[in-house]
Amino acid sequence: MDRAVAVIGAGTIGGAIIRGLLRAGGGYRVVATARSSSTVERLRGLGVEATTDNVEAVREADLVILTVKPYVVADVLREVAAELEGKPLVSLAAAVSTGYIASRAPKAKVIRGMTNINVEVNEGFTTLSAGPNCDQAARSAAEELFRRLGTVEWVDERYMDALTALSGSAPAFIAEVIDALALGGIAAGLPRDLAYRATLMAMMGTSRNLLETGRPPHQVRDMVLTPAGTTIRGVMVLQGNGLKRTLMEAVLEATRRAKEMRDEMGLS
Ligand SMILES: NC(=O)C1=CN([C@@H]2O[C@H](COP(=O)(O)OP(=O)(O)OC[C@H]3O[C@@H](n4cnc5c(N)ncnc54)[C@H](O)[C@@H]3O)[C@@H](O)[C@H]2O)C=CC1
Ligand SMILES: O=C(O)[C@@H]1CCC=N1
Repeated sequence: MDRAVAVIGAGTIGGAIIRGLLRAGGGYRVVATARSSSTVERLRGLGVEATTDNVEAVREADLVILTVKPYVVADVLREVAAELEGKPLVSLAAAVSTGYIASRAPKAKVIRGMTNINVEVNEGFTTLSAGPNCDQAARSAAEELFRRLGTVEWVDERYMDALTALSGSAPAFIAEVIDALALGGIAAGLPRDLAYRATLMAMMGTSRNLLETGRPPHQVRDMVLTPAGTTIRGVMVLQGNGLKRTLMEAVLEATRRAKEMRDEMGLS
């Protein structure tokens, strides 16, 4: 029988998870919730059950995924805590710790996760941290679901804020880099579509190359650099304008923001 999964607050990331599960085909009966009836209708359009009733959705579920904004987590947990008894609860909310969730839903088997938008094409990178009251069955249930959506790793929770930046936010950073490279191609006279295609294929091919060969990035860079050639001229501009420092600071700043959000929500 299909496992029933409730996606509570199915907006951008919850919707992407649902689309990824549907693409992966079978195995799950999805019940999604949203606050507005227009979003509920949109979710039904995907072919899943949808409702504004969080309590009912959790009651029917074997596994619950929480995808509301961080500042909504407390309200939702207050509403559904009693129905979570004995159930795996995976919270994907940035900055919210397993300790906090377990204090608000003490009967749930709490897991904190971070994933990214690429779950919608089954290429997500999901990291999971188990809370103190989480057993092996709950871990396996969560891992099995997210494996359908890409790669899964269990990590120490102290890495979660940095992974929120480097997994959750990274598609936005990378999309900006892709956009900039393609615009450079357009500036050099390429037709727009060709510029984006060339950039995307170079991005994907380089990732696959690094993953498959296990080479460090600087080694690939050196393989491409011809003395007095074209690439070194481009690299010179990147270095001169602080590309690496800029990207490093972006990751650090996004990581710092998670702590700031906890302070704002009074969760520190
Ligand atoms: N967008 C992304 O790429 C990622 C987001 N996240 C985390 O996922 C969470 C959601 O982010 P998004 O999907 O971007 O936000 P979103 O705003 O698109 O989705 C949240 C959904 O929750 C619904 N909602 C609000 N209050 C509710 C309630 N009381 N009961 C049920 N549903 C309710 C909203 O109607 C909305 O559809 C955040 O905590 C964020 O940190 C994590 C990884 C990636
Ligand atoms: O921007 C955010 O706060 C969320 C968390 C990771 C991706 N989106």
